[in-house]
Amino acid sequence: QTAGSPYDYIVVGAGPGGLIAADRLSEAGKKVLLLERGGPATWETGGTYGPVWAKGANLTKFDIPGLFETMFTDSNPFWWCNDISVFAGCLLGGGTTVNAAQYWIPPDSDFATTTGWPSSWTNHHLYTDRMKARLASTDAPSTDGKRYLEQSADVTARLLDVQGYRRVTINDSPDSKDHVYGFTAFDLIKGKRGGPVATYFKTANARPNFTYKQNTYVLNVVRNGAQITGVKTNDTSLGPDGVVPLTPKGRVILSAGSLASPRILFRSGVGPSDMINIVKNDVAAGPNLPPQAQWINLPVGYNVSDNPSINLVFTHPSIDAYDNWAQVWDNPRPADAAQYLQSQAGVLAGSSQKLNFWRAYGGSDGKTRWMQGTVRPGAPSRFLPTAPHNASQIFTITIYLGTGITSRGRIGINASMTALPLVTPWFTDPIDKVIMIQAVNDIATNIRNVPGLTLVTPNNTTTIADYVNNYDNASLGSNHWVGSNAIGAVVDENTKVFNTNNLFVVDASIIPQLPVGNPQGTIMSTAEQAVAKILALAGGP
Ligand SMILES: Cc1cc2nc3c(=O)[nH]c(=O)nc-3n(C[C@H](O)[C@H](O)[C@H](O)COP(=O)(O)OP(=O)(O)OC[C@H]3O[C@@H](n4cnc5c(N)ncnc54)[C@H](O)[C@@H]3O)c2cc1C
Repeated sequence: QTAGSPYDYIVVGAGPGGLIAADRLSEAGKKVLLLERGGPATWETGGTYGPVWAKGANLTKFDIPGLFETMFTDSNPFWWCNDISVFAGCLLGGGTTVNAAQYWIPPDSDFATTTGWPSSWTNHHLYTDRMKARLASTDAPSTDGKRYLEQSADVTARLLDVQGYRRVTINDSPDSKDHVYGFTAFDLIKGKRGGPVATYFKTANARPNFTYKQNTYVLNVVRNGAQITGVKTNDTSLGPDGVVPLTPKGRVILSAGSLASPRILFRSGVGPSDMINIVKNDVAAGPNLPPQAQWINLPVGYNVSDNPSINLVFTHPSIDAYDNWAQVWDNPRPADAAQYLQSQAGVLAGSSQKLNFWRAYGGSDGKTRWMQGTVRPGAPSRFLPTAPHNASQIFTITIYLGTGITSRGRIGINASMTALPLVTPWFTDPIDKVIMIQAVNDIATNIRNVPGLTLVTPNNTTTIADYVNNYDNASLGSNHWVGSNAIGAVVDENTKVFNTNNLFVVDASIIPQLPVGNPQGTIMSTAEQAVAKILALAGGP
């Protein structure tokens, strides 16, 4: 590939949205360039960063699911984006390389007009089926088919049984999301991280018409009014001034995620003028802006949501808190490490989550909101009780609110070009908070029906309402940002940015409202559908 040679499609960002777009476009024979600012992660992709105990086993931190909790405790966390104020993965795979791998097949409500989708998107099954065919889910990730460390799932199931919940295999009935619980499902493969890197990236990378460039930062798209002519990168080996051109009918797809895709748009003169003016005042970025007469005013960054979430910490005599996952990097339990190294089986073949449950709540505004619960042994250290407690018997239930919430925030940039929430999106509507308090109360209400179960955070002198009302805002988020380039507001139903000829967005940012569960399954189905619409849209290469 010679410097400055043009591409049919330039895809920016190798998260789930970008990987699926790049794979399907290259499958269709297009000449595709995928640009990723970060480096490799799993062993198969050239990553090497792993724990000492796994040395020589061709396994990295990103391969071993049981190391998920160490993403937050490592002294050298090079995988987080250093210019985004919230957690975001900046390496091959994006969030799917550092996340807990919880994977939900989307229900119809995730693509309903009631959740903000155009009617042309509601028949998602074809695309969801394509995703499932490439990436199956499993709720028993250990290669021996057994489940490990399931005590917290058992105790919580007993609590939910007395509240009228029923047990299901969650991904066998995606539309059942009221009073159901089941084992956590993952996109892990053979006891290792799977996701879109192990599947879509692998097939794309084998094609001669596909080029992957990592450690390449995209600054902005280059455009002449509505026509995009290329992308500007920090790598001058890719073309003059680091600009990679498009073929005459070529297209750019932004897949940099809910915080970074808006930033690329601002830097390209697309968005609200307050954000573009910040770019204009930046010594490095300002000169790359198109003239003000060509700025495109769109509500980029508005309408953002993320699940508000509340942690409840319990103890029960049956629980193995697994040392709160604090030993798995340096000093794992020897039998568990040996079992994992031998056959990718055992505790370390799964991430920390063990059980999930859902319930629907009606609000005083006539709207329905869905609550999700997620259960795991151990607890985030900042939620450990100060009062004496049995630390080896601790587990956490996280209560999230998802589909149906009405709170919204705003994403933008500051003067140092860091992407950040300008308005945090949790509980801006008080009705969401009322429902959260009700949901948490419901979980806590009959803990006495489960002998030995004790709620330790909040403690017994704090009411649930006070606990939720006084919850630290910085802890309320869930890293599930959607909506900053919402379909219908920033992009049209083909995911093309309004008032442009050939600029598209395919990532979490176009999803108009929170899905019912952790979002990566919905994001991947969205990407499958988006790329099919882009390929079908006239005028392209
Ligand atoms: C800690 C954590 C845990 C999570 N757990 C789960 C879970 O268990 N289940 C679930 O469903 N979801 C989970 N999520 C959310 C999920 O991972 C994200 O919603 C998803 O990855 C978003 O996909 P995306 O394609 O929109 O963007 P991203 O995954 O963010 O990918 C964007 C990519 O673009 C690259 N990029 C950004 N800017 C540029 C630029 N200027 N130039 C070049 N490249 C660029 C980034 O490096 C990145 O690779 C979690 C997220 C986090 C952070």
